Amino acid sequence: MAALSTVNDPELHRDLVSLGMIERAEVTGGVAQIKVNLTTPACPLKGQIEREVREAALTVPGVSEAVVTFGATVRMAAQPALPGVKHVLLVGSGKGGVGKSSVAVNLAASLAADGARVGLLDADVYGPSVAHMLGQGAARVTANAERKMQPIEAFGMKFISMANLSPAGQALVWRGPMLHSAVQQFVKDAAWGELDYLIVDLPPGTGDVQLSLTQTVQVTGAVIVTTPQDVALIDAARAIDMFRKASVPVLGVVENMSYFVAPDTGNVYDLFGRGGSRKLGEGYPLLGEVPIDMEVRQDGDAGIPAVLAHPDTPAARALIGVARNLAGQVSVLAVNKELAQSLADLPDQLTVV
Ligand SMILES: Nc1ncnc2c1ncn2[C@@H]1O[C@H](COP(=O)(O)OP(=O)(O)OP(=O)(O)O)[C@@H](O)[C@H]1O
Repeated sequence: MAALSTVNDPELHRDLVSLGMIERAEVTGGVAQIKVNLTTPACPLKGQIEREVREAALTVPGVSEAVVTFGATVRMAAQPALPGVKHVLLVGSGKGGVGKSSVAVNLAASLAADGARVGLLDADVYGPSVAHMLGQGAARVTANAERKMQPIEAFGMKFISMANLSPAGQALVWRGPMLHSAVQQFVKDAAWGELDYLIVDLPPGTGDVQLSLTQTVQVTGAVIVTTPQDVALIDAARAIDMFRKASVPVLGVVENMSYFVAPDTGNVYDLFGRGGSRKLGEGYPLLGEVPIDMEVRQDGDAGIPAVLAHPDTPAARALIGVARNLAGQVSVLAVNKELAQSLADLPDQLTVV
């Protein structure tokens, strides 16, 4: 344990032992067996942690081999966002059509594929596309024995979309108060069960649904999806300002349609001016740059998330990176809150010392 306490979590900047991440460390016949309990199964730095733990174990006299295995328990601040739900994460954009739903669907699918318990709520009530992107446009939400909405299951996640409640092709014509109660029901009257992350695909812009959600649940944070051109960035900045006013931390920015690699020549074209999202300022980590890729669109239309259908394409790899970076940001936030809480709980005389 002393050797392992020299290894820091690269994102949390504290050692694995004091973070409570070493679940087991045993040495038998020169072989060290170490089980690391990560703060998220989608840990972006798992490889680095594995390497450093192995190197540290091999410094212990008598240890000639080290076997590192992993588990994961998603950390959360003192209170769960909802009963059973550790984190509610909002995916928003200022402008429409920037690929927010595609990012939300692939984020959720990637986190689920990494082993997290994931729910996806399509709160884009005016243009619900999540059900279609998951190949479940015809499925219907039913009520369970407790008369709660039973989410639909697909690709290892649970989801609810307005498209699975209203007849296909019909427009929703709702005023603010109706939207508010619908959003409340989706969040609170659905049988989400135990979830690590509930991802919410918001409508574009800064309207009633966004406001309702931030007032209804303790949101962990928001992700802003934008394309790199100025017209999208101006609206993204507005969305960031809205979250700031609602005291929702912005966990990062996803630059979608960042560039295009021509499949025939391999030439890279920055169609909308790659890197533009840096103009949104420091303090909003860039979670990833996702290229324009026909497979993202085709897979979306075919109802299979690109991260599952074509995980080796540049766009899918970028989306998987976005999901893991986001999970990392959530862990940092949760562990820092835990730390702040434990300091606040110290008796007065100890804090004075
Ligand atoms: N990286 C990408 N490469 C290629 N096509 C993409 C990419 N991202 C999104 N698309 C496509 O662009 C279209 C719009 O995407 P999507 O519906 O996800 O956007 P949105 O921002 O959620 O839109 P809305 O404002 O209507 O909610 C879809 O057809 C989708 O498949």
